Amino acid sequence: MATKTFKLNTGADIPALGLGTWQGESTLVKDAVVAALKAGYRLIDTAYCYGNEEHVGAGLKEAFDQGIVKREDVFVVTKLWATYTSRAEVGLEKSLKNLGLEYVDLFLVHWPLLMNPEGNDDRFPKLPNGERDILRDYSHIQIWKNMEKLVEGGKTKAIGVSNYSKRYLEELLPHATIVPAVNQIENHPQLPQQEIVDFCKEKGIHIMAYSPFGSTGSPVTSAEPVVKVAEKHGVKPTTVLLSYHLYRGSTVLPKSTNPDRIEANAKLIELDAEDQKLLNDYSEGLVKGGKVQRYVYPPFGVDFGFPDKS
Ligand SMILES: NC(=O)C1=CN([C@@H]2O[C@H](COP(=O)(O)OP(=O)(O)OC[C@H]3O[C@@H](n4cnc5c(N)ncnc54)[C@H](OP(=O)(O)O)[C@@H]3O)[C@@H](O)[C@H]2O)C=CC1
Ligand SMILES: O=C[C@H](O)[C@@H](O)[C@@H](O)[C@H](O)C(=O)O
Repeated sequence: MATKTFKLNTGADIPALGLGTWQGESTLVKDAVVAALKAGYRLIDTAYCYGNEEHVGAGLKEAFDQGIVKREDVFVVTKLWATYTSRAEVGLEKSLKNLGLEYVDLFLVHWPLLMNPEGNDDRFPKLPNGERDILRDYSHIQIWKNMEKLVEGGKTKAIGVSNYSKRYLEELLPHATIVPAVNQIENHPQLPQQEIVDFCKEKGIHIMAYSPFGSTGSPVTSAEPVVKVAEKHGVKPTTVLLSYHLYRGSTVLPKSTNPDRIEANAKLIELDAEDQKLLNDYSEGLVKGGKVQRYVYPPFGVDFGFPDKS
């Protein structure tokens, strides 16, 4: 299953499974990249903001040098950080330099906003009152226009977005010359985000599901219906949470720096109609009860248009 792929609107194939690297540090993340590629992963997800692109790049280099994979066989994703959204070309160059690569396969707008490029920090500029230093008049449509200019240069094979709500996409698409190839969003049975998933499917935008376990501490693994489906199949809840995205047609990004978990996370299973119903009913119940759980919502103080957060 680790080798399964989906088609992007660019015509390229994107793997169904990728290694997440947020909060993965130095040699741990380098070794994780090598372990993942050995275990059959063919997609690695990183970001300028994670501060680990150099280590991801070192892991890729080691895998290339050891003959585990060739560059063209790995789908590398990185993201334009918010202090660079008015300077997309600079952001991409910096990421490529960090990664030690000539190109990435996909470059995403990490969050749809601009933080002050001349603020008091490269990644997290703050105002004197401690709030993030955001230039609120800069339009997310302009950010996308800046991204579109990158494609001709060939240093990214595709461009996409992350953390875009349906409302943001509806605002963006009438102005887009290039339809985003991907929207990377938090997605798991406790945050189904069905309105975005359905909208993206209709528009040919592929979903990449982040924080499939609910991020740090993997809280979604203890959700009762997830445990029930896992017991039925004699697998771990993590396997169910990853396999959930196969039938939804999305790419999923589990993060681990533990070699055993990296290997275990590569084994997805097919969930049957009964499993799907149980998980979908659980999600619908949470939505109806206003009890969905969003685990990743940084303190930008911006309304991104998500129904559970506006
Ligand atoms: N675009 C965006 O804004 C965002 C993108 N992402 C991307 O998605 C990736 C995944 O999301 P993330 O938030 O990291 O969290 P995940 O939902 O992937 O959960 C990671 C946690 O689960 C643990 N874990 C991993 N595998 C197992 C296992 N088999 N059994 C038990 N525990 C396990 C990890 O610990 P350990 O490492 O010790 O195994 C870690 O604590 C990120 O790393 C990043 O690449 C994530 C958030 C936001
Ligand atoms: O990709 C992961 C997340 O989006 C992460 O990049 C943000 O949460 C960031 O740490 C922030 O505080 O804004």
